[in-house]
Amino acid sequence: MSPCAVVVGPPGAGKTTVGRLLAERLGVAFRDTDDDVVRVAGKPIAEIFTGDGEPVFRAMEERAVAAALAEHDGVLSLGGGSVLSERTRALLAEQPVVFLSVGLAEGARRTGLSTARPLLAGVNPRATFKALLDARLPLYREVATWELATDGVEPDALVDRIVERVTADRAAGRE
Ligand SMILES: Nc1ncnc2c1ncn2[C@@H]1O[C@H](COP(=O)(O)OP(=O)(O)O)[C@@H](O)[C@H]1O
Ligand SMILES: O=C(O)C1=C[C@@H](OP(=O)(O)O)[C@@H](O)[C@H](O)C1
Ligand SMILES: [Mg+2]
Repeated sequence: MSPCAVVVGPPGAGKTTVGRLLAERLGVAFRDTDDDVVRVAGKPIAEIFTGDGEPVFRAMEERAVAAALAEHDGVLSLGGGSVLSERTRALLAEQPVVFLSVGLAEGARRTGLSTARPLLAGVNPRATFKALLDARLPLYREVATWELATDGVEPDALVDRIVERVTADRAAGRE
């Protein structure tokens, strides 16, 4: 058993939103590893970061991703920092991975609407977001099967594009 699509990308790219819609469109189950971590930890992500520290969160996230990749056969959206783990990137090499990208201005705007992301809660969220994009872009690209820019594109239209690409690649025998 393995997911029909795994969604990666920075915070605010729309992994949770688009992944859920994609699952609905395909008629399959949706799972998000952030929800899995929260369930296992019994507390919100912000509390894991402040109470236990980021390394503890990353270790829990790595386990949650490995379990979900092995157990879930619908659409799986990952937390934005999952690709920081080399073990996770190695597991993703075997998977159909959709990388949703977002530009600095749009990503900062989307994540600025929520206080749920502790990494971006500092004094200069825009600078933090830029550093995060610079550091992670090669990692998202390393694991991506398809890359889609999300700036100015509605979630429903992104789902259309993902379904088109997956279908075209299947027809061409690449997936
Ligand atoms: N394509 C899009 N266009 C505009 N807003 C979006 C888009 N995708 C997501 N959003 C909004 O951005 C915010 C973050 O989306 P979310 O799905 O939680 O992203 P992620 O899981 O990648 O961090 C939400 O408020 C969501 O409604
Ligand atoms: O990029 C990151 O390091 C994080 C992204 C968040 O998920 P989303 O990408 O779904 O916002 C969540 O896992 C945590 O706050 C850390
Ligand atoms: Mg999310």
